[in-house]
Amino acid sequence: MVIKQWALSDFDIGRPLGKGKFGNVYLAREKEKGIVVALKILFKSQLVKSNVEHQLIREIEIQAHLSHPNILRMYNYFHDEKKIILILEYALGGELFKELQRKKRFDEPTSAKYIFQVSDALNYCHSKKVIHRDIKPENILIGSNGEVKIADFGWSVHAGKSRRETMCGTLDYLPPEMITRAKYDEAVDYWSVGVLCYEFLVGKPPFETKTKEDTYKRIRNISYVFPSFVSAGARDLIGKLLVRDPKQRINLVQVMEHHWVMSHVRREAIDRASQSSDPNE
Ligand SMILES: CS(=O)(=O)NCc1cccc(-c2cn3c(Cl)cnc3c(Nc3ccc(N4CCOCC4)cc3)n2)c1
Repeated sequence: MVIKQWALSDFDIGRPLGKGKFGNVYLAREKEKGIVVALKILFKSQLVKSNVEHQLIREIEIQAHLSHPNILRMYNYFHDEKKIILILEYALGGELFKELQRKKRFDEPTSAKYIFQVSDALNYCHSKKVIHRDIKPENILIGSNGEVKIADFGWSVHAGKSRRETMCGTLDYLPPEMITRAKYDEAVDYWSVGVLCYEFLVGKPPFETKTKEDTYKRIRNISYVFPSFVSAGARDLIGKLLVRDPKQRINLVQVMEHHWVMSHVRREAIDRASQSSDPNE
């Protein structure tokens, strides 16, 4: 069978949806079938200048193989001499962080629904040995039924690849401080779900301060406080994720089954999630 070679001429290009550092995202319609998509057009010159082409290749490899209702689909990609174009699912609702800015903060049912969906999507990624590593409102879009769509896998990696292993060359010459640095594992995404839940409920992340140094200090000391309006259930969930020892953090299935999340998430969403996880589990 002939693999279709895509070109920009296959699309009617619409308004720009957003401007990014490496290029822009446009609303577009595929001419033959009239399917509405988002085209992320990246300039090779920009990618090379910022030395991120390997990251883009990893993003393409990873996102092209993921298929989940809460992960933005990448249908295909193509390139010409100057540009790389990603053919992406169009997220009708726009950016989640704009929604958060507009509403200041989300109520508990909305926050719990979003946390359930993000956890379900990340759990699916982890079942494929993919760690996202960059979960934040800026990387989440909203779909046509108000569901969240994790986008932008630019920073994700395949599990088991700690920085050490992704370093080229042998381990023998690494000094002790390089050996002790923690391996990346799925638990980095558990922590991010805790930060995301706090930011949904409060309107700003738990360790936010004026300077980078202070933020690092507060993360290291896990020093954060809850405003009085955050319920006991939400505090319990966040407290079980913002834990220093990665092994002590609850995992994503435990997040989805947490009483605070379950109390707000409707039955059919739970049934769908249990179907979407790996049947061999
Ligand atoms: C670095 S970057 O270029 O990748 N990110 C910058 C950026 C900035 C802003 C948006 C979007 C964006 C991306 N999308 C993708 Cl990918 C699929 N659908 C959308 C998508 N969809 C979308 C849908 C609706 C709206 N509206 C809704 C009505 O109010 C105005 C905004 C905006 C974006 N938006 C992207």
